[in-house]
Amino acid sequence: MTLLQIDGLSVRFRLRDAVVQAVTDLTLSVRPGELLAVVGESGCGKSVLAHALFGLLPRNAEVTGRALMGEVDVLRCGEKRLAREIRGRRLGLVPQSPATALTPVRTGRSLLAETLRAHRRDPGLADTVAADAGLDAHALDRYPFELSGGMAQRLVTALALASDPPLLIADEPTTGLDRPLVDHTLDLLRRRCDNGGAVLLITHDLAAAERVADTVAVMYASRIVEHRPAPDVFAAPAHPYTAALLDALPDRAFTPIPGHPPMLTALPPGCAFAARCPRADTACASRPGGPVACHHPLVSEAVA
Ligand SMILES: Nc1ncnc2c1ncn2[C@@H]1O[C@H](COP(=O)(O)OP(=O)(O)OP(=O)(O)O)[C@@H](O)[C@H]1O
Ligand code: NI
Repeated sequence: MTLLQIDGLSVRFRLRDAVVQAVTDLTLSVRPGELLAVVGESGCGKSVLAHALFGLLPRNAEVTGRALMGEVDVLRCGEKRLAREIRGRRLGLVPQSPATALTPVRTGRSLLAETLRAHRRDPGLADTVAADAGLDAHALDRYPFELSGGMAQRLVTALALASDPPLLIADEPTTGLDRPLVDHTLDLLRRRCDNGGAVLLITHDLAAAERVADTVAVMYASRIVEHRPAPDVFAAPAHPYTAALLDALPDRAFTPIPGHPPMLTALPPGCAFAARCPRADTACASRPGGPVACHHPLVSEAVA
């Protein structure tokens, strides 16, 4: 059984003189109990994926593919059905930018109580839900502009938890938090999965993914290049890009990846990482498929 089955999802933004290919042919599923981490450098398409699933893309976006939650294709079901059946009820979102997600004239308590009520939960649970997200009750009586970045982050996490959705997308939920609060948030997400929920965690923070994820999908230049169980990815990365990302960590080799990702307006036809890859050769001019999208993976059995 899957809670979410995404097949061949692509998102492009049509600009006046170019097309931004933000997500390309992405296939993923999330099972109950699973914590799936989507990792990759800034600009690779992680938030666009979240926004596509939540129906938050701007008008110039073109979406193809399917994303089924049960019988409902959340990419096609329309705003009314998203609002009535999906958002908050079956799918929650911790947005990446709390500042733009919070209504400036409402206190956290009022926002939380309203969300709890809308989902037929006791509005008196506001303090408890906030505490779960690591936010002190006294912060709930402040307006968003009176909150620090980290407090606002915890408030949007609490708001997403308030409706208690079976699947939660958390887009960089630990931004601006100190290490103990990072761990608190990660452990909270892990517990949701251990209790039968599911989480799609979008993060730059590979150590965060290693701490809590069951499975990892590595994105590069709009595509998933490696999708495997988390322990395998961290112990023996198969795609050279994944290996390079891990080598860039301070507690590993601390070696930056040379060069830059390609522009999403001018993606090459073959492997998009080839220009930065030490293993690239002429074969890489064509695009490889499979759970490890590489002609020369570091772990060959992963390709089977
Ligand atoms: N409305 C839009 N119009 C044009 N391009 C867009 C639009 N929204 C996003 N993009 C582009 O899509 C690409 C993917 O953006 P996205 O926000 O998904 O990156 P990300 O992986 O979440 O990065 P970060 O880790 O910095 O949050 C970027 O190149 C971005 O500039
Ligand atoms: Ni993002």
